[in-house]
This record gives sequence, structure tokens and C-alpha cells, in this order.
Amino acid sequence: MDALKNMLSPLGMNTNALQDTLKLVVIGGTVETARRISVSAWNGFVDSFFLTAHFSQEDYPYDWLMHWLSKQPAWGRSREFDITTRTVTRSGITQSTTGDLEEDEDEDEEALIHGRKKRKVAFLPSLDTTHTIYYRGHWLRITRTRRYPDYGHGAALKISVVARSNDILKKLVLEAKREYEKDAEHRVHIFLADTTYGCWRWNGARQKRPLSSIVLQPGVRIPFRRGYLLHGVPGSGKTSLIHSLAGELGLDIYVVSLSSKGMSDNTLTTLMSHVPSRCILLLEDLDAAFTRSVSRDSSSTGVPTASNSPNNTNESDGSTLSLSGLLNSLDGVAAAEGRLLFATTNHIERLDPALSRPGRMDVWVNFTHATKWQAEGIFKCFFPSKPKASLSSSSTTPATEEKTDISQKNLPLPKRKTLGHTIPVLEEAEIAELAKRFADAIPEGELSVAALQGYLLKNKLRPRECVDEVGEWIIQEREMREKLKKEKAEKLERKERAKAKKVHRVEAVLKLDSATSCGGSTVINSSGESTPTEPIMPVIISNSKSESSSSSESDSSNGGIEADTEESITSEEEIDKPAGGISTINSTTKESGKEKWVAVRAQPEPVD
Ligand SMILES: Nc1ncnc2c1ncn2[C@@H]1O[C@H](COP(=O)(O)OP(=O)(O)OP(=O)(O)O)[C@@H](O)[C@H]1O
Repeated sequence: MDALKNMLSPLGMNTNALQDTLKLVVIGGTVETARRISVSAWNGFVDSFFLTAHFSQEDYPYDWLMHWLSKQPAWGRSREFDITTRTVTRSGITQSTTGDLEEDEDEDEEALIHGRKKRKVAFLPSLDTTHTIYYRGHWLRITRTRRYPDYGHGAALKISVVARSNDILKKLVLEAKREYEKDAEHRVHIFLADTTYGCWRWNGARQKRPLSSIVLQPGVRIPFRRGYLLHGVPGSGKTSLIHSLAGELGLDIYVVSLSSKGMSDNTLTTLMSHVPSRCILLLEDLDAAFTRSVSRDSSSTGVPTASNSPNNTNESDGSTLSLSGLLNSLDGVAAAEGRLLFATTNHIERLDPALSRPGRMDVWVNFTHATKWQAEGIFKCFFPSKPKASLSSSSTTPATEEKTDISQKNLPLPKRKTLGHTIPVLEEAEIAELAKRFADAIPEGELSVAALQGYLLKNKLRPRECVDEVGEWIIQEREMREKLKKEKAEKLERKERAKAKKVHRVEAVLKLDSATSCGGSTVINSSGESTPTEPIMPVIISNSKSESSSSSESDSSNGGIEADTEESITSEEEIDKPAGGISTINSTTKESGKEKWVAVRAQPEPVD
């Protein structure tokens, strides 16, 4: 140091300041070196003493572990965890772990409480935080991370434990698997197609629903076949029947929405190659996918053309699913034993007949609005009744007696309970009589079963009043429907007017354009005038488009343009034919090109 001082003093530098700086550098360097050494020593220690297992969300052990974790009482003491009501995670952790937020473990995620969906609360290990859980004499260090943080999805779980052999981790995984499978016995698991990555994502598990809780018309039975097409009005029980069948057969459901963004022949093939051999494959929106201009030619993309779908273009949609691509995939799926193919649609008339070829969709079942028979059945499903033998003198008894109630075994499990309230349990004969009165009041084939269910749910605690007031409710429903219909018609009319205006604007622009182009042409010369627009322009415009200001005429000419440019295989199009006697809504819909797929198959024979 003295030598350094001597060296620097002739330069006139303040040696004290320099000394301090040097000291700081030395101390800082030492501290940083010590930190690095300790970190790498810790990592070395962890590597040599800790066993670490990684679980990726794409694989089943992740589900088992998440399910197991959700049941650990440690969450009650944890100071940091995620609470979610989303079902998009791949874990089945929909039951409460500490019992502090959710009282009713069996409650269906979709149960309606006062007309709203009641959501379950689930606990998750929070992301990027290490949790410590004591398990069989070992401390487990658990960290959940995002695999693709940039894309905001894909999770992974890391579990570390200090142990000599990996037995403890094996035991843990096996225990988690056993518990998961035990729980899964009572649930139907649903997987959704992820069109971005061409894989299946776990989307939740539902309580199994007894088949007897689906009230279908007598004679509607489902024979065993490979492919089923369930068609009919919304809210008539198509999806519920599939879920119920899945529960009955112990199968999981794999759902593909054919109209989803990014769906292509390749994606569908990839998805189909990953469908397990025993499962139900459900194709949703079958009609939605093929209201487009799809051709049997594999080169066809099935994407709406700009003309028939103004808001939807090839680029924005990204869908390149062709009918032939779908048919090939279906044939592949149908080839496997133990796999059932279901498809649902609200518009059977829009489907291509090729979809219903034997081996693809051999059974067609039509679902209609509620009949009186169904109304009676669903009423009996909803209200518990006491068998005559055990009937006490009082007409109503507390809900605790529900457990012995026979009629309740037809209800989906969750709907049997209504917490904190007393459900009147009436005599069987009285329920039968009320059900009959209820059915008498329900107009045949006018209201959906789902609507009836909604009304009954609202009156879950008032069976008698529910029947007394059903007439009023039907009037309200009709008024509501009328209102909605009116609003829809008005909306359509507004749209039509806007469309007509647009056509006029285009005409005006065309006029202007032609005027300008003629202005620069030899027309001027031939007339010998200096003003170019006068001689020819009006004639040219009136040839290409009519001068008519009526919106209907404008629309029909527009429709003509669409028909010319559309790559449609349908020869039965009626788009621009004058629709004598057809209501405004119908005719406008056809003109707008939405109904270009017409029925090519007659109603199939009723299934028995
Ligand atoms: N036939 C039925 N028996 C019992 N419950 C029914 C029936 N039809 C409808 N429901 C009830 O109505 C609700 C809606 O039914 P679901 O989703 O199965 O109808 P959907 O026909 O699949 O409708 P969408 O075509 O809109 O998908 C469900 O909660 C279901 O319990």
C-alpha cells in the first residue's frame, strides 16, 4: 500500500480516496464471490441430496398430483395459494380442501342457483412459489411454473425431496393416481380439442348423471352403433344424454368444435390420432362448420368466401377444414372398437348427406321441444315424493327425509340437495297429480325441456305453487319470445337498410369512377365537347346496375353477384328467387346468403 502511495503522490492524487475505493472494490468482489460460491454449493447440495421430479401439464401424472395436492390439509396453513373458479386448468381440483369456502362438495359446477351458474372455488399452488408439504416423514418442496410464460399457458410441477432413493416420489405418484382414479369413478372427464396445438386439453369433470334422469319420449331408445347424430332444437337434452351415456359406460368425452378458429384437415387428423381407444368423441357445431362453401374436393378449404360472409375472411378465420378431410377423419375414428362417435346439430337440413353414410352416423335421433309426457316426467324428477308405506300424517316433511326418496334417484346427484332450505316431500299420489296438472298446462312441443327445467329450478321449494303459477309463466314466456322475435326482426331490417345504403354508395362511387375514367378517354374527342361526363356515362351505369332505389332490388342484384362468385357445390340454391309468401325474415336470410346449404336428405325414420 505504501508503495502505491509513493507511486501516486507525485501525480497529486488523493491517496485516501483511492484507498477507500479500492477497499470497496475488494469487499464487493469478496461478497459477490461468496454469494456465487454459496449458490453453486446449494445447487450442488440440492443436486446430490434432493430428488426432483418434473410433471408436465400435458401428461396424466400432473393431473393426479394436482388432484392430490388439492386435498392436502396443508393449504389451510399455507400463506400463499391461488384461488380460481376457472375450469380451464387441467386439474380436477374442484372440491374444497380446507372446507372453508365451499360447503357442498357434491354440488355440480353447473348447478343453477337463482338462475345463475354457481361456480366452484378451487385451490391451486400459486405459480412460481415454492410450497413445502410434509409427506410420510419427508418435506416435499413443490413449485408450479408456467411452461410457456410468453403464451400464458402450459403449466409444470416440480417436486423436490431430500431422500436417498426415489421410493418416496414413486409412492407419492402412485397414491395420487389411486386417489384420482377413485374420484374419477364418479365423474365424466371432458377434454376439449385445442386447435392451436392440435392436442386435447382437460376441461373439467362432471358428476355422472343417471340415464333415467333424461326424460325422452317413449320409443326413443338408442341402439348400439358406432355413430350417432343427435339433432333438434336447443335445450332438448342432446348434450345431457351424451354425458349421461358416458357416465353409464365409464367413458371420457373428447369434444371437437368443428367451427373453432384454426380448425384444419391436418389439425383434425392430428387430434383424431390422439383420441384414446375407449371414449366418446363428440363433434359439436356440425352444421356451423358446413354452412360454408365446402366442396367434396379436398382442395376446397371450406372457408367462407368474402361474398357470403362479409365479416369473415380466409385469413381471419384460419380454418381450412374440408368436407373430405372431415369424412376421412370420421372413417378413421369409426374404425376403432370401443369408441363412440356422437355429433350434435340444431340444423340437420344443412348437413351434407355424406356425413350420414352407414358406418359414420348410422343412428339419427330427433330431439323436439317438450311434450306433455316429458313435462310430467321432468316434474316427477324434480320433486321428491314419499312412498305411501312410509307416509306420516303431515303432508310436508323436512329435507332430511329426502335420502329415502325413490324419485330422487332419477335426478343428477347434485340437484338433490338444496342447502339450508327445506324441500317439501309430498305424498307420491299428490306429486303424480301435480305432475299431471303441470303437464296439462304445458303446450305440446312449444317450450324447450331446458326452459321447463329452469322454471322448476326456480320453484324448487314450491311444488304446489309452481303448478298453480305455470299458466302465468307460459304467458310471460310467450311475451318474452314475441319481444325477442320483434327485436330480431328489427335488427334484421336495420341490417338490410344498412346493406341497401352501402349498395347505393358503391353505385355512386362506380358512377364517379366511370365518369372520371371516361373524362380522360376519347369520349371527349368524339363528342367534340370539353365536358366529358355528359354523353355516355349515365348509360354505362344504368346497364351495370339498375337505377332503382328499392332496397329489395338492390339486394337481389347483390345476391346475384354473390351467387356468381361463390364456389358452391349446391345446385338447389334458392337464394334470389322471389319468395312468394315467405316472410321477410326468411327471404332476407336467404338473400344474405346464409342459407345456401339446403336439405338434401329427408327426415330419417324414427329410431326405435
Ligand atoms: N330430455 C331432457 N331430460 C332431462 N333434462 C333435460 C332434457 N332436455 C334438456 N334438459 C336439461 O336442459 C339443460 C340443457 O340441455 P342440453 O344442454 O342437453 O340441451 P341440448 O339439446 O344439448 O342443447 P344445445 O343444442 O343448445 O346444445 C340441461 O341442464 C338438461 O338437464
